[in-house]
Amino acid sequence: MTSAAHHPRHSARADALMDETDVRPYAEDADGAQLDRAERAALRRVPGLSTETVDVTEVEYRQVRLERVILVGIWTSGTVDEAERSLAELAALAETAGAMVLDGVIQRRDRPDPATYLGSGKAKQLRSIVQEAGADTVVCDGELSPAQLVRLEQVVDAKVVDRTALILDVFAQHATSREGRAQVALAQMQYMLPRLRGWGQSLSRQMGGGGGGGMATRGPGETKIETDRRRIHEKIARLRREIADMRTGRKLQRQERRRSSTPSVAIAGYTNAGKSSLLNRLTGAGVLVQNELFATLDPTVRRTTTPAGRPYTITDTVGFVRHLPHHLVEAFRSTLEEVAEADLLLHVVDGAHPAPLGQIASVRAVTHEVGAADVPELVVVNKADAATSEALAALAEAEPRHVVVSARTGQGLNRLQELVAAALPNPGVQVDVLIPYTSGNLVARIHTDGEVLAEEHTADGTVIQARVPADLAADLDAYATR
Ligand SMILES: Nc1nc2c(ncn2[C@@H]2O[C@H](COP(=O)(O)OP(=O)(O)OP(=O)(O)O)[C@@H](O)[C@H]2O)c(=O)[nH]1
Ligand SMILES: [Mg+2]
Repeated sequence: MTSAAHHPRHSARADALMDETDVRPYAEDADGAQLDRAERAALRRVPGLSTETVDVTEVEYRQVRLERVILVGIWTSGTVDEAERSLAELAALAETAGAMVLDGVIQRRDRPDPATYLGSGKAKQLRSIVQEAGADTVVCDGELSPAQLVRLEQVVDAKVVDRTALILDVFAQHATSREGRAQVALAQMQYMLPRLRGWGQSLSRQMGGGGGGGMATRGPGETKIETDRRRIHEKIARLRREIADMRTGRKLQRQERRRSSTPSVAIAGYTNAGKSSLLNRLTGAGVLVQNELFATLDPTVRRTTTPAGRPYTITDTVGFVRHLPHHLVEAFRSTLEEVAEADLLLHVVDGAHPAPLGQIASVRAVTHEVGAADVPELVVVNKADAATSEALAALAEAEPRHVVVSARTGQGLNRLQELVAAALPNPGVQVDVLIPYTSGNLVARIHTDGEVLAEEHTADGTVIQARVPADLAADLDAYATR
């Protein structure tokens, strides 16, 4: 398969559409990652490997199951660059989900059309583009109301999905742990609930349901919708219970870490910023690194030490994206609590991205929503090897408290480790003790839970000056030399 197959095919129709001043073609050259993207899509398309979404319910869930897609965006405000970047991100999401992106169009409008998202004339043109390109799905760069989805499907005569459904689909494909799967399923159910009627209608339309005109749009009977709705409610309740149970386990682990006073560092950041790469660099954790969105969904906790040998835990978390669907944030709350309860937040930023400041803002919107606003934050500007010096300077100006690194080349990692060590909370009480060799376990505890300032082995035992947590200080009281 040649990479050309993945490039937008600008048909005569598409060109006609683009000729109008209010419609811009989606600039496929907005970033340089086309080859990667093509490869990814090609890999994804090996037959038999496509990951279906989890069996969500007996109800006919509209699986995204993307194949050949056309992207559609509405450019309401900001620059055309921003609008095109937004569509480029949508393309990356679609390809991560396994789709082949054939074309993309942007319409300039004050706001989406309440009936068909695109204006009605443009929606009709889109129908031709879809037909000529042989596409089977249209992906809209926003969250559409149930009614908009149905109306646009009717006009375009192809499956229409929105950005939210696409993100949910990527999450569903990437979730591996029991908790992650339950979280995604919960978000999918909640997304589906208000859309039951609409989907029922358009499904019945596509299946040629009903007889003539009016009948075709009536959809399944009330009873069926009511039954479906009740089933989904039951499923949502069950998933909530399951997630709450798993959350308890996670909480206990955190309490255990807290009791032993091991400081915790959480890595957060926009998807694909290099969070997992950084964790691997810092700990050798071997977490999956992929030039894909949302490669990581399950938090990975690793123990490591500061250069001086002080232990701390470091957690890799799910990446964020602009307009992360609210249900997902809600469903992943227990995972994101790792961030809220950390002693330090490493906010990883892709320094080579064309608009890193917007990504920083998106990430903060989520970290604040999950209660992490008060966690001390260190901005880690990653991919320094690929970033321009102008971009790095702009970031430095916007984010004075930052460190520049490259997980790829190792640049700046020593400095990062020093900054992390300095930012970890102080273990508290300073002690001066002489511990007999018969109580070696206490010396070991000082090393794991505290920070050793000076240590000397004498004939009578180990003389240690250290900072330790209060409970350990109490246990050491009997050995105090001062
Ligand atoms: N040039 C360059 N690329 C990097 C660097 N760090 C990571 N990458 C690349 O960026 C891509 C994403 O890396 P990941 O570590 O998977 O990113 P992530 O933030 O964990 O992504 P998600 O888990 O999907 O949210 C991969 O293709 C990495 O090889 C770096 O310092 N320089
Ligand atoms: Mg990752």
